[in-house]
Amino acid sequence: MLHIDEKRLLKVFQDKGKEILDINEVQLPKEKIMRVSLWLKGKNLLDIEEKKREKVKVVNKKPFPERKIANYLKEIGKNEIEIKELKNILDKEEINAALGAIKRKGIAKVEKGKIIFDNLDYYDEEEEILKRLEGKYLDELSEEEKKYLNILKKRGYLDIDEEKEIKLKLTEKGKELIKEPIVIEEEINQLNREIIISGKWRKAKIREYDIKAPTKEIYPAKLHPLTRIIREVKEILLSMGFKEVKSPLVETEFWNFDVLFEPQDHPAREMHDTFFLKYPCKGEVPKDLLERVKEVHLKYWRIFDKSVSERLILRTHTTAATIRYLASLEEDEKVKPHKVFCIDRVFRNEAIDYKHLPEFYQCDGIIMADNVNFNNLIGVLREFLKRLGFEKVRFRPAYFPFTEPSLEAEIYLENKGWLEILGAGIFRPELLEPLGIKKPVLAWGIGFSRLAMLKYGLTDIRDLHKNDLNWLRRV
Ligand SMILES: N[C@@H](Cc1ccccc1)C(=O)O
Repeated sequence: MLHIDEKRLLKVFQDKGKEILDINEVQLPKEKIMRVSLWLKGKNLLDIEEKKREKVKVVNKKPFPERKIANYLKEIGKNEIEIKELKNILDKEEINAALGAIKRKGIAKVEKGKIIFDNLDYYDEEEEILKRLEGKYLDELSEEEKKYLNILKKRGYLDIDEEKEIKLKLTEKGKELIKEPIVIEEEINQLNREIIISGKWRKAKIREYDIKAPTKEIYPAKLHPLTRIIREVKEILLSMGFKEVKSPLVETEFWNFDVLFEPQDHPAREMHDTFFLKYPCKGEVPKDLLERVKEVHLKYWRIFDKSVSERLILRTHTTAATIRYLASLEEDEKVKPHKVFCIDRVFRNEAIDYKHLPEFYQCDGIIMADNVNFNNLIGVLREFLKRLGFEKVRFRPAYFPFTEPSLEAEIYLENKGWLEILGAGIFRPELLEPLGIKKPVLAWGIGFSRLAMLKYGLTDIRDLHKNDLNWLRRV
């Protein structure tokens, strides 16, 4: 069944006896032609071919300044003029253009401050070509015309317009269809009271619905892909019984490193890995805990300086949030089990490239409970990754200053192989001791950007933040 507008369009082909039409040949509003063409394309009766073409447009219709000089001389009956007199007949900027063109084309001699013409009715190819170029398409120009095109563009006589050429082409099926005469009878789109009461509906042709008719795509508002992943991970962890915690973006080295048993001379603490605050550069550190942490550091690392602990930095990992949570527990809470996570931004002083940004998202989680062990950690991570959509997972031993034993989880991706996705382990007793925590604590941290890249098939992490509308509409 064809819609009346589809018939109208097909009839244009029939009446003109053509198989290909430029949309300018169809006497209907462009919007409508495009809509109807899409319908016909959906029915495999028509193909739409779009081509961008560049077209020459003459933007200055005045004669060239060199011609103005010649015309002027003809009028006053002379064949030469002093250059300094030119300002009487030309605009300032025209003078240089005229002199340049006269020399370039050899129209007249320029000598001793004078312009001398042999022939005031000189022939100028440039002028002839300018007349010819108007409205021509760039891809139809001859080599010579192209050469003049650039000159004339520079002289400000021409511009290039982009034009969209849309051709409608009947398919084989379409050609077959227009062999039969197309009869256009008025259809009723909508029944109304008058049509029903008068009984017109008995004879009228009522338009059928075509629920498969292609329509313009619409792009409803939606959340940014990164926000969606963050929410998805939150949902998963909440459903696994974890509670969300937060901690400051601006953090002391104490919470970011010391409490996590990272020695104060650890290379990760240096400027090239960590962002330091200039003002204020120092933060507050809890006295009692500092003393206990210091004791452990001196015992194992033989180095500890309070002024290092107090330095303010931008948090480099969200492990600072989970450790802060553990430290905040009151005595009566320490005997209970705890499962918390933190998803938030972290910062590292990295050069920006396809897989590094100085600011990115991490998610850390901990489980504190009696008798939990390395196997439980692997089990929980396996479940977490499975809920994220990664079925094939393997674990390898790893090293982190704050966990022992430690592991790295890798996921398997078709065509990519094994990819490292998270780090985990059991918090060291040296770290738990100053916090007064006696139960084992399983901990893990996962980078989000990596996850988002995998999920959305990106090869460059920067694409996640480019806000390219075409991409955002599709994902
Ligand atoms: N914080 C570590 C990840 C990690 C968290 C918790 C335990 C072990 C490792 C990182 O940023 O790489």
